[in-house]
Amino acid sequence: MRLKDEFSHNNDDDDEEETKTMSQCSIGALQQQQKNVVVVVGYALTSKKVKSFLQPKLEGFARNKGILFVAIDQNRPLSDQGPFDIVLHKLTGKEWRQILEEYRRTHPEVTVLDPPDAILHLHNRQSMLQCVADMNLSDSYGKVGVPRQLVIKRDASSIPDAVAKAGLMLPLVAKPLVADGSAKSHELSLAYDQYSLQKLEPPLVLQEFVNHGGVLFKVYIVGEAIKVVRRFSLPDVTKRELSKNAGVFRFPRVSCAAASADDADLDPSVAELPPRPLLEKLAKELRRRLGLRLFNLDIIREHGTRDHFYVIDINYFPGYGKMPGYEHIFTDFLLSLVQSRYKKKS
Ligand SMILES: O=P(O)(O)O[C@@H]1[C@@H](OP(=O)(O)O)[C@H](OP(=O)(O)O)[C@H](O)[C@H](OP(=O)(O)O)[C@H]1OP(=O)(O)O
Ligand SMILES: Nc1ncnc2c1ncn2[C@@H]1O[C@H](COP(=O)(O)OP(=O)(O)O)[C@@H](O)[C@H]1O
Ligand SMILES: [Mg+2]
Ligand SMILES: [Mg+2]
Repeated sequence: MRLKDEFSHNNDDDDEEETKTMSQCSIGALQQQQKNVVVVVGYALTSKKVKSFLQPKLEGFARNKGILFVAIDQNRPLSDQGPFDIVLHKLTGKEWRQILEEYRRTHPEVTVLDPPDAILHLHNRQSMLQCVADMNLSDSYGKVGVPRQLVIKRDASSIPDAVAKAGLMLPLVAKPLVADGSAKSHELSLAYDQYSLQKLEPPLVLQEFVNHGGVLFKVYIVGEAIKVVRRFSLPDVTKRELSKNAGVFRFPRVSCAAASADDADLDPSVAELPPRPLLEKLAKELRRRLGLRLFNLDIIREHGTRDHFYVIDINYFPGYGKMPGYEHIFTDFLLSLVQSRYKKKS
C-alpha cells in the first residue's frame, strides 16, 4: 500500500522532471489536491461504461476514502503511466489482452482486475457455464444447475436432427456462441419448433427454455460481497402456446431494462430471492474456479419449484451502476485489495 507521504510529489527537487510522463505529472497534481490518496486505480473502460460506472457518487465516495481513479491512455505505453495500485478494465481484443499480460508480468505489484485469460473464458457461452455444471451444487438450500444445451458450430441445416438426437425439449433459446459484449452477441431468439431452427445462424448455443415466472435474479459479485436484485424476464411458455406457435422469434434485452422488478407486485413464490447460503456457496466456488472477482450471474428458479435454480448467464464487470449501494461496496473492495497486499508484505 502506498501511504500518504510516499505519494506527495515535490516538483522542485526532482532532477528527472524531463523524463517524467504526462500521466505521472497529472497523478501527482491530483494527489496534491487530494492529500489523503492511498490507492490509485487506473481504468480502461468504454465510454458507455465510464458513464454508467464512474458516476459522481462513486468518485465522491472514493475521494473521501482516499481512492483516485485515473483514465488509462490507450495511445501510450501502459508502463509509462501510473504508478497504479490497481488496474480496472473492460475492453476487448487480442492486442489489449497482450498489453495487460505483459503489464502483469512486469508489474507484479499491481492488481489487475481481472486476468485477461480468465475473462476470455466468459466470452464463450459454452465455457461460461461449464464451471457451474462441474460444480453440481446441491445442498439443503437447493440445487443449482445449467439448462441443457447444445453447441452448433456450423451448418444450420443439421440443427433439427442434432436437437432431436440430443433430446432437447422445445422451446429453445438460441444464443450466439460468442459473448464478447458486441450488440450481435446479445441477439437472442426463442424457437418454438424444430424445423424453424434451420433459419438460425451458427455458431450458437441452443438452450432449453426454463419457465421461471417471468422474474430473474441478478447476483452481483464484487470480491467477497454479493448483492441480489430482481429483474423482469421472459414470461413462461405454456404447453398450449408451444403447440399453437411455430417459428423463431428475436426477443429484446428484457432483463437489462433499468426498471427493476424489486417493487413489483409479484407472486411471492416467484419473487422470493434464492437462499443466501446457497448464493454464498455458489459465488465463492465460482470466484475460485473462474479466477474472477468482478462478475454477475443471471439465475432463474424453475417455476413450480421452491429450490431448483439455473444459471443462464455470467457477465464480466457488469452494470454495477445499477447495483444498489455499489459505491460503498466497490470502494470497500478496492481498499481491501490494497490492504491485503500491504499485510502480505509486512
Ligand atoms: O451497461 P449495463 O448497465 O446495461 O450493463 C450490462 C449488463 O447489464 P446488467 O448489469 O446485467 O444489468 C449486461 O448483462 P446481461 O448480459 O444483459 O445479462 C452485460 O454484462 C453487459 O456487458 P456486455 O455487453 O455483455 O459486455 C453490460 O454492459 P456494459 O456496461 O459492460 O457495456
Ligand atoms: N434458458 C433460459 N430459460 C429461460 N429464459 C432464458 C434462458 N436463457 C435466457 N433467457 C432469457 O433471456 C435473457 C437473455 O439471456 P442471457 O443468456 O442472459 O443473454 P445476455 O448475455 O444477452 O444477457 C435472460 O435475461 C432471460 O430473460
Ligand atoms: Mg444476461
Ligand atoms: Mg450476458
